[in-house]
Amino acid sequence: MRVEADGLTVQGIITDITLAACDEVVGIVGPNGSGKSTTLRCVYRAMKPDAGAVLIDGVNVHKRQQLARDLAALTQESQVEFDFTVAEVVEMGRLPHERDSARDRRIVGDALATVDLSGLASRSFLSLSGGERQRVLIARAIAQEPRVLVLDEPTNHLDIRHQLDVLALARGLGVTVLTVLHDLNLAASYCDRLYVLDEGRLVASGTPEEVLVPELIAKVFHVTAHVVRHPTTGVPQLLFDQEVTP
Ligand SMILES: Nc1ncnc2c1ncn2[C@@H]1O[C@H](COP(=O)(O)OP(=O)(O)OP(=O)(O)O)[C@@H](O)[C@H]1O
Repeated sequence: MRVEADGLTVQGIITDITLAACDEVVGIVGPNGSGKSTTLRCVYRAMKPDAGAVLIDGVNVHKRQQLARDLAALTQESQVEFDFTVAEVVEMGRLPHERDSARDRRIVGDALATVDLSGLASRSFLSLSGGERQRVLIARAIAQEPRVLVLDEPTNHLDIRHQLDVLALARGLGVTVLTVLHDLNLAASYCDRLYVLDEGRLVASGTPEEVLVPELIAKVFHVTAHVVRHPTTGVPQLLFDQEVTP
């Protein structure tokens, strides 16, 4: 499923952001406050841009009836306020679909197994650790069986193994994934293409190899980076110097 943002502008926050993703993993990277979450909010319809539009398979998201079923979002605001069990939270992912108890139960069970939390199905969500909560919310998004998955810093709170698991899982779904990531090395390892935002504007896009070069890292993040190859996968990885570039 194709997602396109065409000239998104939110007054004073983002200006003329154009990007596209289709059945691939696309990362949005950039410094704090550069407009990444705002861009995603426009995509998952939490915010209406002042100019520009988001199209899903060519249809404006604000006119698309099926969006609740087709698009799942794990956002900075994804919270569960009430004391549901873990299984109940994941089951919420099934709400946009026609209900089928046996099938829904199987999908919820599978989603929990995928994030390595089968043992916690009947625990109270609010009693979980930050990383466990994050994995439950990822399971809820998977249980929705979306065609577009929007993730805002999905590795937040996760230990390194679960960071790798979650991104491999997102890739393995074979759907369109649009994800904000802070860790540039994870972005290089798991994204097919990257868009770089700085001060609300798109400043670069391309494959990780094209984008993650020392000149751009210095200009956008104000740090000195060295590019090395991962010894087994060959993907570019960055090593950083401690001193900050002016
Ligand atoms: N509703 C709003 N009203 C006013 N300013 C806002 C609003 N939402 C975001 N901003 C500001 O817009 C800028 C971009 O915010 P955004 O959350 O999109 O950045 P981000 O790149 O996701 O940042 P981070 O990496 O810190 O999560 C920030 O300076 C933020 O304070």
